[in-house]
Amino acid sequence: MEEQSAFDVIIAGGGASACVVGGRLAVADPNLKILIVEAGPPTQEDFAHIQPARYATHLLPESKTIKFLAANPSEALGGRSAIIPTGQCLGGGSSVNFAMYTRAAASDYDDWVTKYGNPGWGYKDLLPYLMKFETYQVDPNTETHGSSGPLKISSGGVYGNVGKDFLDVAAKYDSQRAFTTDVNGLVSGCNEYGNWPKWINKETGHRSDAAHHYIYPQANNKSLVILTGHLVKRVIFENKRAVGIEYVPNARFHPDLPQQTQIARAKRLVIVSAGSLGSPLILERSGIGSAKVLEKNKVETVVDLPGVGDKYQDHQGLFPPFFASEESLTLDGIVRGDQVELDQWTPQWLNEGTGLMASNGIDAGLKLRPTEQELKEIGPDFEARWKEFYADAPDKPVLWFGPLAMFVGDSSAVPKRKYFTIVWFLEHPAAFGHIHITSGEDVNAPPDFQPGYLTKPEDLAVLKWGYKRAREFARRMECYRGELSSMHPKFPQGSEAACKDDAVPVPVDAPNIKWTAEDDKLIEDYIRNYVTTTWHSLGTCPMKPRENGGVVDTRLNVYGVENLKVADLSVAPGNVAANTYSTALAIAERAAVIIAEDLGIGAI
Ligand SMILES: Cc1cc2nc3c(=O)[nH]c(=O)nc-3n(C[C@H](O)[C@H](O)[C@H](O)COP(=O)(O)OP(=O)(O)OC[C@H]3O[C@@H](n4cnc5c(N)ncnc54)[C@H](O)[C@@H]3O)c2cc1C
Repeated sequence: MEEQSAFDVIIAGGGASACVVGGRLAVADPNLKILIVEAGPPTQEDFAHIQPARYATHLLPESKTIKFLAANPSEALGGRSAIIPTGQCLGGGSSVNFAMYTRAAASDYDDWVTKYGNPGWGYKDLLPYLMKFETYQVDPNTETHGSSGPLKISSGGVYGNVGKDFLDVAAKYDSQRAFTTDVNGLVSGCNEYGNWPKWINKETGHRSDAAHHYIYPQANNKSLVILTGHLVKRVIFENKRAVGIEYVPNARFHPDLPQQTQIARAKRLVIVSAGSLGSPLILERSGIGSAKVLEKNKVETVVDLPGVGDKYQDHQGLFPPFFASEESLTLDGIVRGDQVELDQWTPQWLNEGTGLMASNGIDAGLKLRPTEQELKEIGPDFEARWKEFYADAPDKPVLWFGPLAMFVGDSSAVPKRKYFTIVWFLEHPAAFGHIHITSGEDVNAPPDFQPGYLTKPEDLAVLKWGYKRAREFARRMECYRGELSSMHPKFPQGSEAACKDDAVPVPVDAPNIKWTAEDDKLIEDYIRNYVTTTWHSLGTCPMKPRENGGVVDTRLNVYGVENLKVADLSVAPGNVAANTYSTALAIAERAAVIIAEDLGIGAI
């Protein structure tokens, strides 16, 4: 094994959280020798990362910036294996994500204290960190938003007609719900429609990712070493004290390098920050996890911590495609790489930072909480869950619901047209899954991974209701031109629900579709076939008391060893009603402060 000279701090993984932690520590103490080891490639000034509208290109089958994780086949999905893509590049999810700026319900963080036993991690404790990383350009004078952080949040470079059409329908078709100017007020905004903000700088039109705003600006700091294209195999211990890592070249990026294990030593701290799908696997290969899992994979137990990889959660949802009118402003051409569209939008983005290239096509939406009548429509399968979890938490939505101006998926497989979708995803699914190693040695061995989708009837009941609502919204929108029926339930001709490949909008006050029992069954089959991740994996190394399945304590120390912390979204002990980037950042900002205190570094 080849051994590198010692660092003070080693960070295993170079995603959203790792960039924040590494970047903040490097600024606070430029002499601190820090190594970040990231599995994927660098991203600096690459249009695929900095131009927001290109985000969907990362999800295409040939992508080199995403790792596609195949889950175990699941009966609840009709035998299908869900595929969960996760960012694999410097910046991680922050450099490939959909750039939707969404914040949790305040009560989600309060649950971290009251339900999961983590004093100091409630909403009021986290608010300063949620404000620290952001400059909220949408409205610089709002109480719960930040005004001087490195990551800029705006409405993007253009406001598209798909979002406008959606809100026009909402105002008339769903007039019982209000509109708000801040859909993400933390303590406000639930169940109210509004424009959706984006992780985009309105001055430059650039994506607000963690790599470009915490790491690349420090290119001159020679104490901050970034190693991309390498996989961390395990943490090394001496007498239960973390003293370094073993890592190997990632053959995906370095096919010619020998797969020789190398060692880097850390004098003061090892931080695992490989995300919810990476961190538990590194811990298990290091001998930290359920003794049963470790034994099965011939890994010597360092600490028996059954909580590692055990409470996987995500937000799962649907993205059914609708045809959009030719005048619609959609991202389809950019994602397909149509030269005419690229020539149309790139100069404007370069010169002014505006236009469609500075957009994610998600201009509107709401965090939806059903009314009494809608609860009846969702049906009895959801009753107990509503009473137990939602009824007394008025800031908790059940679904995110809104439009997206493009086809989501492999666009080469569908007719070359303009599309939009109505997206809905579960904010607090009842089901849990798991992720564990299948080899103690092979870093590339596919994990034993089960996301748990639809294993609870209450989750299916809400998603079914979401489909009906999506159809009712879509067919009233001015941009609507029919359904891409091959990717909808197979309703029989003659059913009111039958899809139309060529259609025009119905009046907003048209009667709702009368769904038959057969339609319901077909929607259920469809959801089992099509339900998908919304890329929000969390909770696989939860911060909780050890006796309750915890992996880290409230200072992010891994139980049972010294000098080892986990700092990423995997420590979230409970789900959040939001796309997860802001929660990952808040955890990372807090982690940086905790680590600086531990290391005796001054203000951070
Ligand atoms: C396609 C997609 C779309 C998304 N859209 C949104 C959105 O619109 N809004 C939003 O708020 N959130 C969104 N998210 C979620 C958000 O980006 C994540 O929640 C966030 O990035 C999580 O941060 P993290 O630091 O925990 O993990 P990540 O950012 O995933 O970083 C983990 C890093 O660790 C690396 N790694 C893993 N294993 C190893 C190993 N063994 N050795 C070395 N490196 C390793 C990975 O390559 C990765 O770079 C999206 C995510 C994806 C993938």
